[in-house]
Amino acid sequence: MTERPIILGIVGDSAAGKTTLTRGLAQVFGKENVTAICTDDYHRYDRQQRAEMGISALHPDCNYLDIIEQHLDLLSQGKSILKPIYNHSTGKFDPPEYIEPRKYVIVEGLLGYSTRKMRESYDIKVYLAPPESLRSFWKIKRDTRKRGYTDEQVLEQLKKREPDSEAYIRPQRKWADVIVSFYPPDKESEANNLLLNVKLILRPTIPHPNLTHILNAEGNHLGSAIRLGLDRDMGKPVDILAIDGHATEEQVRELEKTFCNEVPFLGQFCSLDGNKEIGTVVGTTGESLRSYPLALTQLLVAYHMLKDRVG
Ligand SMILES: Nc1ncnc2c1ncn2[C@@H]1O[C@H](COP(=O)(O)OP(=O)(O)OP(=O)(O)O)[C@@H](O)[C@H]1O
Ligand SMILES: O=C(CO)[C@H](O)[C@H](O)COP(=O)(O)O
Repeated sequence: MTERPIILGIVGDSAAGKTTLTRGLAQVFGKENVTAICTDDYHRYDRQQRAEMGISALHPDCNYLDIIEQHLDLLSQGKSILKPIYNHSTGKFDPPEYIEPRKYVIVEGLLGYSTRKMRESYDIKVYLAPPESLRSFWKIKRDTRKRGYTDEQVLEQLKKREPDSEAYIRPQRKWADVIVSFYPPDKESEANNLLLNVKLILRPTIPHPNLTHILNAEGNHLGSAIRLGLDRDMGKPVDILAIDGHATEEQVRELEKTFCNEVPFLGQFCSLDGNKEIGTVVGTTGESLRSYPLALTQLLVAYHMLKDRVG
């Protein structure tokens, strides 16, 4: 490709929702426009070796960080890479694959912001930070259904990895432009994706949409389900945009308008009207339902990717 791709980073602990957000964005932009890479493929050791060495996949020494840096650099110049593949079913490595960067490159994984060189390659950096209880719930559900583990094995893994999560994963939060925290309004609704609220922490490291009118609730329909506030995160000032799972369609449309006013063709990709799939999650009986907090999270990240492209 001739045009430099836009590179989005998504970092967070295991089962924090990186792949879910990546898939949602690929759906928004069209799979033909997106190259998605998971840095699990850059593990240095296979599952058996890790067990023998007593090292977790979260440890920097257990990953080829230098090769991730090189590949990010090549992709950001529009050049192809030969990417390793870690197979989560076998715990071993498959033959590498040839990857050409498309318009939008999404790089998601555990340690994507752990070196300066990596951080410099992204146009936008997102960090996913669900509460630990929700992450454990998601990890147990995902690893038992899709990766062949038992509940006990997943809980044991979570416990063993906690020191590495604390030392190497969570500190990366400080490098993000946007921190995304889905959370249940109460303990009982943890399992109900549709009821999840979201807190979007916006750092002043990139220009965010102008949301100041939300601060003044008069004259808009956003009510209390969508709120903007000022706070501190890791000691630094941030804006916080909070969206509740029970926000109404009218309130969501009002916020969408704010985003789309600044990036006019955003609407065709990811407004409630322009994209029927946005914010879609699968309900308990397999039906497709829409989560407004997820839809608006996808819209905000897409806003930054498209704004970068035109601006
Ligand atoms: N926004 C969300 N709303 C509802 N459920 C979610 C959301 N994000 C993640 N999940 C649930 O959590 C599970 C794990 O998410 P996902 O696979 O996206 O995590 P991950 O960060 O990519 O994990 P890993 O790094 O271990 O591969 C999903 O299978 C899904 O059930
Ligand atoms: O935290 C993880 C990221 O998805 C995985 O557990 C990591 O990739 C190690 O894989 P496995 O569970 O196959 O040993």
